[in-house]
Amino acid sequence: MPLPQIDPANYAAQLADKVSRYKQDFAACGLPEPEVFASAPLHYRLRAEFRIWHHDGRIDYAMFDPAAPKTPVLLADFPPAAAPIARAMPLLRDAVQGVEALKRKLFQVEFLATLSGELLVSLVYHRPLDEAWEAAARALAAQLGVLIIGRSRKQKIVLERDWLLESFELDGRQLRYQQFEGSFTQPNGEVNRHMLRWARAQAANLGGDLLELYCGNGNFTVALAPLFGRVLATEMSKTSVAAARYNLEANGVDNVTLVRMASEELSDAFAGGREYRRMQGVELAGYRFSTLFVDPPRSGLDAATLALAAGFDRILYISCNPQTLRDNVAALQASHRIAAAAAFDQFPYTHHLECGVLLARR
Ligand SMILES: C[S@@+](CC[C@H](N)C(=O)[O-])C[C@H]1O[C@@H](n2cnc3c(N)ncnc32)[C@H](O)[C@@H]1O
Repeated sequence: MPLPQIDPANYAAQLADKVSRYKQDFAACGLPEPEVFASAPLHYRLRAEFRIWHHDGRIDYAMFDPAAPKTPVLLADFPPAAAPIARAMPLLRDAVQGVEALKRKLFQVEFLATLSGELLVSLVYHRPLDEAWEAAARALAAQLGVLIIGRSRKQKIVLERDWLLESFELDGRQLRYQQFEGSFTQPNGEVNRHMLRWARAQAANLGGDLLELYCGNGNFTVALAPLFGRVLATEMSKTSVAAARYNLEANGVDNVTLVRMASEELSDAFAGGREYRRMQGVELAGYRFSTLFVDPPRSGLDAATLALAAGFDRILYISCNPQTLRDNVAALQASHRIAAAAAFDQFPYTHHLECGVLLARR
């Protein structure tokens, strides 16, 4: 796919096209009219990563068009980037340009920002990092008011911390989330808030207990937990589980049991498969599950997880891949209908669309 053309004049029409394709793709599945949540047309991305191009004694940010992978597209700025990234980009480039210890063999720069205004910059090198680099990087971090991490082969230098603290208002609560560099976080902060609000609206009257798979850093868990009696949440990544524990506590959520498990393993445990040490103390029979919440990777739900899902009265499904969502919904068609649908434009100017559906037992 070529590099996206960022033109706010085309934004509304492009989103309308995506939504119309979504409706066509799901025509056979009885999709109700989806609620559509647009992105801000500019400055929406909380993550951005660029190659650094060294030429004529200077450096520039660069991206590559897959159609011409050897020709760098040099960027003076990057309009999709959220405000903290957009502000820092030229300042960082110019500061690095003037300091040999920072510039030499700098290969890539990765930005991670929050709606709360924090910014973490990872500088990736093709050489080992030394004390001179560290001293220069500390000065740069202080000058720009950002967090900096240096990375090179088998080396990661964290100057202060390798995580950010996100914070935003949601339905009258001020939520806080630890977000680790290198772990999954939703890329479009405002659209994420729409997803959380929509999920809460769907779950508002479901009651009972909630099972959540693929919970990441607890993004949805923290938002949804107050609507349910008890919550059992699972996630595979160790770092995300650590962040989720922090986030449950930071938000005063105390009705969640969190287990580090792959969805396949959890489905096996539910089906009465082998005993899992990580499930010790979790009495599955004691839960009164009304609802399953899933937000899987692009591959969607595996067969065992689909079989687990079929046993739930309500399935709230957030998906970053309409194709696998459609396959999964089709596989549940005999037992579940789509009761509500939404489209969230996490990725403006691309073909990607994030979708939400609430499935209810027929
Ligand atoms: C799309 S992210 C969603 C995370 C979270 N719900 C959020 O909003 O930030 C998918 C998550 O699934 C996790 N994951 C991927 N494969 C998994 C598996 N087989 N079992 C459990 N978790 C998995 C990833 O580590 C990631 O955190």
